[in-house]
Amino acid sequence: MAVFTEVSFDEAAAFLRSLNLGQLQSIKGAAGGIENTNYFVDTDQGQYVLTLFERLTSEQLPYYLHLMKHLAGHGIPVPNPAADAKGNILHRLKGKPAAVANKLRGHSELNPTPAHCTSMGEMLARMHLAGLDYPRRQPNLRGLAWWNETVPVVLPHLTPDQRSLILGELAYQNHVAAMSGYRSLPRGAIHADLFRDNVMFEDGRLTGFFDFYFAGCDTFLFDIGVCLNDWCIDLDNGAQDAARAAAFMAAYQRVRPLTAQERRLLPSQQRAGALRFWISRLWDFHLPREAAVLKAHDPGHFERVLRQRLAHPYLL
Ligand SMILES: Nc1ncnc2c1ncn2[C@@H]1O[C@H](COP(=O)(O)OP(=O)(O)O)[C@@H](O)[C@H]1O
Ligand SMILES: N[C@@H](CCOP(=O)(O)O)C(=O)O
Repeated sequence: MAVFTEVSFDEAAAFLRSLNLGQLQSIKGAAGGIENTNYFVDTDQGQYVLTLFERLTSEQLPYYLHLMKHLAGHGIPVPNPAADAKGNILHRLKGKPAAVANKLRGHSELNPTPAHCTSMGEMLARMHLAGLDYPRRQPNLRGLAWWNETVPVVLPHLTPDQRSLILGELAYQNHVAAMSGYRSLPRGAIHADLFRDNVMFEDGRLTGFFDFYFAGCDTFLFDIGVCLNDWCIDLDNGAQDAARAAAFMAAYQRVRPLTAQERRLLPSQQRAGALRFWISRLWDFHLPREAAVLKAHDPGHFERVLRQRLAHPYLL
């Protein structure tokens, strides 16, 4: 995460005391991530992550925070937001919406093997099923409507070849979204950003995942496409790794088998996942925000992933 909003030791200490989380011992800005301000805070009671939300509003945030609470309550290893004395899990700090959740153990696995992908596939399917009775609804705010709105904004920064690729893919995704087969796909709460850097492993075992702030109601297949595009590719060129993809899909389907329609539309949703992150990376890269610590992601990576998905569709 980046640090967009600076929080002092004393401000954090008072905030944590108000949540009954103990006496602050140390605070450190987190360098990963690009959306919110995150601090690792250790108290005499435990280790936590303090998040100040930079773009999301107090209207949008309850969906994410209650989803985390819901999943944690269903045995899915995700951070559980801390409540104040009145039971509220969305707070305010430095004029921004804020939350505190337990810090997960372990580290991100940046060179996943088929075994890591097996754990991921199983966990994603378990999360999809556990979310089925989550009562709140909020669309995927980085879905088709946002792509349609944002592509014209980034278009002036692209070469003619890139423009033609992005416009062609956007037209295709609008076409798919209008198909009756697409509209009948199984859907529910999805994570929508479950990349390698949002999952923790310890001694080869998946210990949890976080960063639910792109979650929303959408097709489970889109979530699968996003994961395949990150966990099961060669990061140098975007090519899919057959062994990792097979391990991921087999594990997912042991928990929730895909419908025939999902199998047919999987290539389209891998393309959708590549398009979504190409657009957001272009947007972040060409229209950056001020931040004390911020590492921009390379948009070219998802252009390569999209080209690979077009050239070599994955057929189950
Ligand atoms: N609950 C958590 N447990 C452990 N580490 C966390 C947790 N939440 C965030 N982090 C760490 O903070 C970094 C940034 O968090 P992230 O949610 O990815 O930020 P952003 O909202 O900007 O995407 C992560 O890369 C991870 O190292
Ligand atoms: N995963 C996305 C960007 C979102 O950043 P995150 O740190 O919140 O995962 C990407 O790689 O473009």
